[in-house]
Amino acid sequence: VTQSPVWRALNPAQHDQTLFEERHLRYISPLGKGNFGSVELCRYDPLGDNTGELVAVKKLQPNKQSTLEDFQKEVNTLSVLHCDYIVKYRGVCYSMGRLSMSLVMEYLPHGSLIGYLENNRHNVNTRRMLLFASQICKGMEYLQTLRYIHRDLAARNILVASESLVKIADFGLTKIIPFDKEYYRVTQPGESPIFWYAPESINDSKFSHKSDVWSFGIVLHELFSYCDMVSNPKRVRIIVFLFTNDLFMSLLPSPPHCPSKVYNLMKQCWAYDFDERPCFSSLGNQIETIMQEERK
Ligand SMILES: N#CCCn1cc(-c2nc(Nc3ccc(C4CCNCC4)cc3)nc3c2CCN3)cn1
Repeated sequence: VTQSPVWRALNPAQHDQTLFEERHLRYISPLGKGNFGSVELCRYDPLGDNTGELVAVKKLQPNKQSTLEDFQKEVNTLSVLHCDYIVKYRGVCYSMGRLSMSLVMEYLPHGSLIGYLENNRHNVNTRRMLLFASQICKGMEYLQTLRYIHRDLAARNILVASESLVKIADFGLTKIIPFDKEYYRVTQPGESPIFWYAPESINDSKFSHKSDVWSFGIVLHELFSYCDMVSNPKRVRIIVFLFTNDLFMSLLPSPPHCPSKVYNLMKQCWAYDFDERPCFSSLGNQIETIMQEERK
């Protein structure tokens, strides 16, 4: 009887594990802000005895930039991604009362890479950073096989699942590259800070896998500088000023104690001509090689 149509109609949530009933979603605390919405920690507790699981719930905040359609695209994107290095989709929660919907995702206990690096400087060494970098690379390689471009790759959008696992999150700006082109031209440039944008993205609103590679280079720099650069915005603003005024800035200096082979990777990612930038699989291989050497 539990599989009968009547039963399923009466108990949609239990059977369809991707449909979360709002009345069982217990708010706990705020987790952060992403593109198009804020993220909250909730417990999905249908039994009402606090045995339910913790989930991260992204509530859509329709504003001038984002519409329900954008949000639906983000939900559709995340729901088809199955990769160890990409945050897991769990489902959606419709609240009819407010005619809105929320995206339910796995909760990653350690938060974003930025906070994690600031709070765990002492036990994040070069090998750990290289491990995180190779995981982000693998996640981006997976995205590329599905012709997705992330468009907002930054340490703030990398989440820490454990001390040896990070995952890519926030697919609010993700686009699919059309089959007949190698890039995606954005009509209305988003709000994302341009510091992570490649030159062609700033100048022509052109995004591609190679513009994600440029952003990956910035993430490498954030990783190896424990996100220090981000936390002193004055320096970031000066760098952005230099760059946007076409005084092609001397690339970001190497972070202190950063292995020269890693800094060379960053510089490859920051080739002005996107055709000269390495692809994620090449970056992944180079990182693996450096990791081997670090083990000796
Ligand atoms: N990406 C992106 C940008 C939007 N965004 C996504 C999340 C998110 N956070 C977590 N977990 C999480 C977050 C913060 C903390 C602490 C850190 C110390 N201070 C107090 C809070 C702890 C654990 N798990 C998630 C998500 C999405 C899917 N699963 C947060 N912001």
